[in-house]
Amino acid sequence: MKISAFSKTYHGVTVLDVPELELHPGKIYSIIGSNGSGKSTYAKILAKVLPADQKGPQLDAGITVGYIPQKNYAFRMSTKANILLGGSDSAKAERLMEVLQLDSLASQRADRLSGGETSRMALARLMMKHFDLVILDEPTAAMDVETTFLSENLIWEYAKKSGCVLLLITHSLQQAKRIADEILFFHKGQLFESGPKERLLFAPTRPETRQFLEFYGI
Ligand SMILES: Nc1ncnc2c1ncn2[C@@H]1O[C@H](COP(=O)(O)OP(=O)(O)OP(=O)(O)O)[C@@H](O)[C@H]1O
Repeated sequence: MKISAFSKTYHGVTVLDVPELELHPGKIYSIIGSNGSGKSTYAKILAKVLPADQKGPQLDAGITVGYIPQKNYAFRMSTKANILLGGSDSAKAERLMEVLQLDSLASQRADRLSGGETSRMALARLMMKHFDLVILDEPTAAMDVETTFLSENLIWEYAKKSGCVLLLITHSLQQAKRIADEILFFHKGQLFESGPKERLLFAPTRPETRQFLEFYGI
């Protein structure tokens, strides 16, 4: 899958300028980088909730895109009803709720869920359907350790079974190490370095990547 190059400028300051990417179905790409490096801007533009400087970005024709923003949302209805907004298969919704330990919360109002529960609900809602490109912006940031692991397993399984391209923005290098295939390092709005996770995490070529990894303690 090809994603064309694009940029984003605010008041004359370019906060993002990323080249064309060629991404492979069934692979998980972790986007890592410091605060303000452009990760969420990249995700929002791909998900079409923010316009780029130029027309586009261009994706292959017919590509479907699923997106969970950093600040996810719950509608004022039950948890199960929220999940069923993603697709009508009730048995599938129940299976996802069970896996994500949401079954006891099925009839609770979703706008009253905790932060981590809301994140799990948003993940289940997205996974009701197949998308060719899935973008998850820090999906486990609000979760505890146990539900983070459950969610990571599910994310991995979704990507591998559905054959989607999955972009996972994360501040956890350990998470990238556990489930990513490839890592994209963003720095000051640019894609500084990318590659298979072992190479990028343990043999980075650019000093900025090395510095970032040392700071985050890989
Ligand atoms: N509406 C806006 N106006 C001006 N600058 C903005 C606007 N939205 C974002 N920016 C700037 O764009 C840059 C990239 O922001 P972005 O949210 O993409 O970073 P990020 O890598 O996702 O950071 P974080 O790790 O904190 O989530 C930041 O410097 C931010 O201040």
